[in-house]
Amino acid sequence: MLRDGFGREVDSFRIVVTMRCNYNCIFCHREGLTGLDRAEVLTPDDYRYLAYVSRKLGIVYFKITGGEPLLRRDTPDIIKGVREYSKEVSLTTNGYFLKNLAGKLADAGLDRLNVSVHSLNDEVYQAITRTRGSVKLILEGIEQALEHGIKVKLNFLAMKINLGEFEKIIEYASSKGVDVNVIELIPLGTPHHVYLEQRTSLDPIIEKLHRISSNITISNFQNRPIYTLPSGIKVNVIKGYGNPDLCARCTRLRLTPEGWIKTCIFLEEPFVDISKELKNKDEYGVVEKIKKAVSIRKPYFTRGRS
Ligand SMILES: Nc1nc2c(ncn2[C@@H]2O[C@H](COP(=O)(O)OP(=O)(O)OP(=O)(O)O)[C@@H](O)[C@H]2O)c(=O)[nH]1
Ligand code: SF4
Ligand code: SF4
Repeated sequence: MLRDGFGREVDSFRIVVTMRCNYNCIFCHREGLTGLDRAEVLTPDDYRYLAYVSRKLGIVYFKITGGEPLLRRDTPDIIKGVREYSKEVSLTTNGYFLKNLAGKLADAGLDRLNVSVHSLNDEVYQAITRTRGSVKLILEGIEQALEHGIKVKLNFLAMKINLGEFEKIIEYASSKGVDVNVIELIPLGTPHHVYLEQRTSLDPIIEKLHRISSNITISNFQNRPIYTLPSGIKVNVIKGYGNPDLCARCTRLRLTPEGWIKTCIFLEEPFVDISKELKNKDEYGVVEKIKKAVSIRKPYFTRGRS
């Protein structure tokens, strides 16, 4: 198992396969963005090779994301190749294309999905996503995914505009038996005025969760508090900004669509370019680049800097 200079194990890759998206959410942080080149350089075969080499280093969990990863037609092929060598492949999506693609994703071996459902009210949903989309389509996609045996988790980013909907989200999730991530708005990528207007403390939600949950645990990944509700669903609380606890157990590397390893969501640099080694199937080179990225990782927030 690889460990960085701060004793943090590295066992997962978060892969941004595209920067493209059909939505334009008010808070989007376009996390694969390098400011250099946004081409989708890596192919399913490159990702498969990455998983093949990564497994030898103990990196066995993969998250596929974007942009909107289902805009790439070859995303099921990416999943299939990566799944051959990993313990788990999950995908984070806005859910727009899920209804038609759930079967293909299941056939490719996808273990679980995070689907953004920031509101169950179309007006609010449209204001957040800046689309004319209806959340009904997303819920139908979730049904399809569940029918195909894919585990689903809802991503609910709490803001002033949707805070009042938390209970409805929990009710919906409980009725479907799906877990929920409650996510705090972070300033990354969010325009300053939106951050000021929409940022809200998660405290009222956390207080409520404390009151109603039957069990509270802390996840190994990023020390996230997990509340088990009487309905059996789990609610994860993700405070992604100024939170040293999260960074203390951050076990993932990130990969941009052009094949640059990123060491932290908040750092635009340093990057480690692994694209050539992947394309050349240069195992020694891939191992060295991954080790280099691990060696320069640092927790972004620490006790003195939170
Ligand atoms: N600070 C920080 N925030 C993160 C990180 N990864 C994810 N987040 C936040 O968590 C939210 C949910 O991320 P997802 O990719 O859907 O899920 P995940 O983090 O892989 O966790 P799972 O629910 O276990 O799949 C994101 O929108 C970010 O706000 C990270 O490495 N650092
Ligand atoms: S769906 Fe995700 S990637 Fe697309 S605009 Fe919204 S936050 Fe950004
Ligand atoms: S802020 Fe950086 S170091 Fe901290 S949890 Fe997120 S990615 Fe990891």
